[in-house]
Amino acid sequence: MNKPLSNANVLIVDDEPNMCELIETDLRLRGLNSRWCTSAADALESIHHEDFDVVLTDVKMPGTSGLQLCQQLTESRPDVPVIVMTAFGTLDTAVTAIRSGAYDFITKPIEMDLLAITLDRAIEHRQLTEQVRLLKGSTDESHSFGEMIGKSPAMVKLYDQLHRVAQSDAAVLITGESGTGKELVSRSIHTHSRRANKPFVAVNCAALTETLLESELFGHVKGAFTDARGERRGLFLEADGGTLLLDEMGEMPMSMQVKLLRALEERTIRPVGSDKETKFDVRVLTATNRDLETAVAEGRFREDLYYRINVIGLELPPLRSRGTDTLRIAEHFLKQFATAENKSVDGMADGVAEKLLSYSWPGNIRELRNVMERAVALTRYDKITIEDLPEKISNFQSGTIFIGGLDPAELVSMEEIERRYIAHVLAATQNNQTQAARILGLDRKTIYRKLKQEEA
Ligand SMILES: Nc1ncnc2c1ncn2[C@@H]1O[C@H](COP(=O)(O)OP(=O)(O)OP(=O)(O)O)[C@@H](O)[C@H]1O
Repeated sequence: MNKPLSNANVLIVDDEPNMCELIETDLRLRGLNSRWCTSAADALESIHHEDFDVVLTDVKMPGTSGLQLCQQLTESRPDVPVIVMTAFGTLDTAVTAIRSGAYDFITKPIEMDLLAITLDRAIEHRQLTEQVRLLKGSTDESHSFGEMIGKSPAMVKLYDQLHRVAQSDAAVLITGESGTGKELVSRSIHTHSRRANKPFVAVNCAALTETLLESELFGHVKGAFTDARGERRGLFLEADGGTLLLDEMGEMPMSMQVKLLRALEERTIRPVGSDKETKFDVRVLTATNRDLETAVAEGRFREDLYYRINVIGLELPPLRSRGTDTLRIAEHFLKQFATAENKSVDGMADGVAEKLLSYSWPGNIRELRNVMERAVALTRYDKITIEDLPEKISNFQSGTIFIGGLDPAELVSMEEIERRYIAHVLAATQNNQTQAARILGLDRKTIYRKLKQEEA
């Protein structure tokens, strides 16, 4: 059996659901992910939200035909090859399809091995075109940024913001769950900015006591406190001309917040124990996984400082909302660890991609990195298998929430959907109510109340 490149994502478009299901099942057995829809309009909508490596479409469909879909895609997504399915003997339609920009055609009834070969070629063609584009140095800037991996709509939107942010010198507040890449983003902003050949300095505000943090940031003079045997310049001056990342900003004590605000407003620092002010030229980036707006509302974070550091706000999406980026990043770590461990592991066995895509990744990319490191170390084969994944992932219940079929008797109320979704999020977060509350946009009390109602 010919096996197309694994982990590729295929969109099947046919007005007959049975046909879609048949193809989907066959492709799954060959290690390909696919989704299907029954109209061109739905296909265009899906492509807008998710990255597909190839589209396989029927020609004859009510509404917009497969040929029209092909024309529209050639214009809006020339990078995605389209294969059309035509009825046997209608070669003229096939020719029209190719003229409309289709990559290839296949006749119905479909011979699955032939379809696999055709898909394989289309996917390879796409990859080669992409490589040529990269080699020519003509990468579309808005589709990448520094070392960050990902092509999902959420990431493309972020890259676009990052390109603009890097050009400016404004303060940036980067928010996002733990492990979503806040530090990586900060470094990338620095290396794409006019400050790139000056230092990038990062400090974890949560790791130091208040006194230490002050002297770490602003420096101290000799004898300023018991342990201050020598003089210290402090990170603001060490980063001079460059970029300073204040990480875990949400943990900064109130009294330190006052001192930082003053420094940022006056662009000067005063080392501990000194009465002399020194000017600095630093771009300040801050990062936090806390909700600073709530902290301001609750009086735990100064409002004036919040506005000072949040001139531009960047929110990093959690991994679970990045679709098949999870697989791209997993493949990247897989290669990296295989090289480091000197093991000839070069991909994932059947079923692994599905598991990675259905897990909720509360620890985001850092967790994915650890999972891939462990899997590469454990595997006894040349591909990672489901057994090499931690149990919480291999046993994870996929995220489908049943909302009933088309029989009105089966349909449920909004309240019931809400209840099912809360239960799902709690299961996905291993009952971590704080995290569940953040995902649901509800406070913990409300979740508790809703669960109580459910029990009543
Ligand atoms: N888009 C990405 N592509 C590839 N690797 C990534 C991406 N985003 C993050 N990483 C990697 O994931 C790991 C965690 O990222 P990072 O430390 O930047 O997260 P963070 O949001 O700062 O975490 P925390 O809130 O816990 O400090 C790092 O190894 C980083 O290089």
